[in-house]
Amino acid sequence: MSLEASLALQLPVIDFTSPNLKPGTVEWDSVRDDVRKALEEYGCFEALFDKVPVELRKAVFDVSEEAFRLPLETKQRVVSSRKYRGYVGQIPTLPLFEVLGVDFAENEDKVNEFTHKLWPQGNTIFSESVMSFTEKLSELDLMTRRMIMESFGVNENYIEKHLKSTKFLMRLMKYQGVEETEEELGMEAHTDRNMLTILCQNDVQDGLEVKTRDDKHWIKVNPSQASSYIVLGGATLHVLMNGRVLTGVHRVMRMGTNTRFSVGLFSVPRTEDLIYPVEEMVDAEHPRLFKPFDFEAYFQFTTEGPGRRDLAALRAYCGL
Ligand SMILES: O=C(O)CCC(=O)C(=O)O
Ligand SMILES: [Fe+2]
Repeated sequence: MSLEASLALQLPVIDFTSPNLKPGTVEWDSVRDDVRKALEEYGCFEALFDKVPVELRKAVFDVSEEAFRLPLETKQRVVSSRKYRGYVGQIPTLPLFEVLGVDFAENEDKVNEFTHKLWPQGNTIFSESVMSFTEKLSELDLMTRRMIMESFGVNENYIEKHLKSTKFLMRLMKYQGVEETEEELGMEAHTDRNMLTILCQNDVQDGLEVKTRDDKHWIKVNPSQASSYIVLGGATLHVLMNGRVLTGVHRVMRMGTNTRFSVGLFSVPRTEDLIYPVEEMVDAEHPRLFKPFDFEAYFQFTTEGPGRRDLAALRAYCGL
């Protein structure tokens, strides 16, 4: 696919700002219908969500810039044996991209441990911003997952248990801008492996693109407001919902001299739980599509060869 295939298409925009957005209300049911439609048709949507104060969102981008300014040797103190956790940079195919992945971003001890590796003397603004951003933004993740499961009639006990069986990974990302006129790939096209991903970016608006379901076009994502977040379905949610919700294929383009910073909140299954389609999603009309799989093993599989970050590879890995 050529790089310049983007069209002036738009993602669905869903408003989560109603103060009455609680399960059982008319507002909830209406947003729930929109979420289902968007995840069925795009595997992705733009959420308007005002529970993250503007100053907090700004603070996260400020500490992210501060962290990336640290010397390379310092950033490398948080290198993880697992790809895309800890620090990753200097990737030969994407030399201008760097990421700092904070695993268990909801857990004070883990965030403090991560922070102390970067700043041995501590950095409370960093750790507190990461934690409170995770706490506030995870509400959007939890609401979305509850809505999608409810809309397919999944029972309440399962939903409660499911929502508690995840942890959060926060990825701080930087795409260095350089002098050039051509568009260039900042991150190759892929689907995420986790449950849901929530993305936001600094004031550099361009970059993120999501593929249409028919595989023909790239939608340029231009968040409409300062309180916009992009929500993407991941492979694990796709398996849980027995293929009934899509995973949004996405990529990042780097454009010109502007350095782009983005932040992603990823809900990830806890390793001890095997992933398989929820009972209510399987019936005569919708036969079981996937066998149980272990998330860590699947994650490892996707890192061991090219082209393993799409639905075809997922089906080859655990399809029936
Ligand atoms: O930088 C972004 O907006 C997207 C990052 C992304 O797709 C990922 O981390 O999986
Ligand atoms: Fe992604």
